[in-house]
Amino acid sequence: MKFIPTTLEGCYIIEPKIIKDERGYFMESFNENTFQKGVHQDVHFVQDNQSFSTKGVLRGLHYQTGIHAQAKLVRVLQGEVLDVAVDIRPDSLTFGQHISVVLSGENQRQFFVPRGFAHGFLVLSETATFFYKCDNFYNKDSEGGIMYNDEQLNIDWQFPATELVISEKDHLLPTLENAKCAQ
Ligand SMILES: Cc1cn([C@H]2C[C@H](O)[C@@H](COP(=O)(O)OP(=O)(O)O[C@H]3O[C@@H](C)C(=O)[C@@H](O)[C@H]3O)O2)c(=O)[nH]c1=O
Repeated sequence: MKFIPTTLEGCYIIEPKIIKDERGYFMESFNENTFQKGVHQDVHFVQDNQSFSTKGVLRGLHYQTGIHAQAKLVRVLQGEVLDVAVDIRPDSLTFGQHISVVLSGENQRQFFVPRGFAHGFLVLSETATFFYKCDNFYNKDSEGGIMYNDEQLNIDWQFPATELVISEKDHLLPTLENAKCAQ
């Protein structure tokens, strides 16, 4: 398993070791020992989530606040997405900066998004099944978010804005400036 550091401290792109033979392939999709050594953090996952979406669906940008903050290890089981993490750690030198990475069932890449980041993704393929591990439980009352097209973030979603499918809840998200994390 290869852990590739990114420009945002604590965020890693992970490439699992795929062992192929005449039957197909085998890989360790998660191994706590390897993972903790790879990201240099003591992370314990407690919840797995899975969602299915069609082309143009954009979920995000989401985070949970305070003691309910979540680190996420995300990947795509089928299809292709553009996955985005935004640094919202108030004291971070890279506050407001983001990373985009294409994750697909084909490239088998994973993305580790630590606590203190907002996270979202956009489906580039006809459909996509998205899977992620979280190191803290879902807590509805601590949900926070930032509008995907916030000018300050300036994220290139690489998709026509008119074809995006976004939940009612996500349409009401604040700008980074007005988000809870920036206060
Ligand atoms: C996230 C979540 C949602 N739910 C419920 C609430 C709601 O009824 C339904 C759908 O919730 P949402 O619209 O928030 O789902 P979704 O927009 O897919 O939310 C997710 O987006 C991505 C980008 C993330 O990073 C995740 O952490 C999560 O926030 O599922 C849970 O029961 N447990 C959970 O952990």
